[in-house]
Amino acid sequence: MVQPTPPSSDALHRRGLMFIMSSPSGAGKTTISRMLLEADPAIRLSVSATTRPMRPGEVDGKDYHFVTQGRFDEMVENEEFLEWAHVFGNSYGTPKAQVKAGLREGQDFLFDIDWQGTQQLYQKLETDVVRVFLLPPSIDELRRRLTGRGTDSAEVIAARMERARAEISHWDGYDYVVVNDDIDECFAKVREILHAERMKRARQTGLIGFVRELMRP
Ligand SMILES: Nc1ncnc2c1ncn2[C@@H]1O[C@H](COP(=O)(O)OP(=O)(O)OP(=O)(O)O)[C@@H](O)[C@H]1O
Ligand SMILES: Nc1nc2c(ncn2[C@@H]2O[C@H](COP(=O)(O)O)[C@@H](O)[C@H]2O)c(=O)[nH]1
Repeated sequence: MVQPTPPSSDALHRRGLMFIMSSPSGAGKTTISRMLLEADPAIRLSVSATTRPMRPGEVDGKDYHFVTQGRFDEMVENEEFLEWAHVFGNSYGTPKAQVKAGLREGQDFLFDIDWQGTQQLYQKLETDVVRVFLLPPSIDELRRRLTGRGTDSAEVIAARMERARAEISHWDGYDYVVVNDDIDECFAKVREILHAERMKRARQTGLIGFVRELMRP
């Protein structure tokens, strides 16, 4: 009797997922995202377009696609975004092209986006979406992190701190909430979430044939 062969790689047998990380500004989602991208070559960053000025150390096309407001508006007009929002006085959006085709091919994507974008993606692609919200251990520590990052002016930091409580109020729109106190612990938890979500039965559509074979009398 021919034995059914177990699928060798889950990436070949499921649709990609959209792993979203949000938090108040400065809580650490960019840091955790970078760690995840380095540790896990199977997930790719969805590179957003933004009208905000580039920070020192950022690379156009890698961290963001830095565009003018005119170009951004044109992209909105041409329906080139999966979602977009105004955040802290700038425009940010997720270009459709890279993500849609990738998901079909089983590519997982990481999104560093705010709660408005998360809601839009969830409304459009609910079953593909995993929503993770990071909290800072305290408001004082959040301020320390924003200041210590050294990338923003005092005005920008004040504006982001001003919005922090409002951002945190959206925590209940997420599937998972993790406090980013110790960075390594937080990263380990985020990785566990990603691993478990990849294993969900509903995502492993490629297993159906294998299970049918196993159950054949
Ligand atoms: N667990 C942690 N302990 C101490 N410092 C941290 C921790 N996590 C991140 N940081 C530091 O806090 C600062 C802000 O982190 P990061 O830029 O990742 O935040 P963010 O949530 O992506 O902010 P934004 O939304 O503004 O992009 C960085 O200098 C980072 O090195
Ligand atoms: N809705 C979206 N929000 C986004 C996107 N890209 C980033 N962001 C969020 O904006 C703030 C500020 O980011 P920063 O890099 O200027 O500090 C932060 O909350 C990001 O998560 C996007 O494409 N759509």
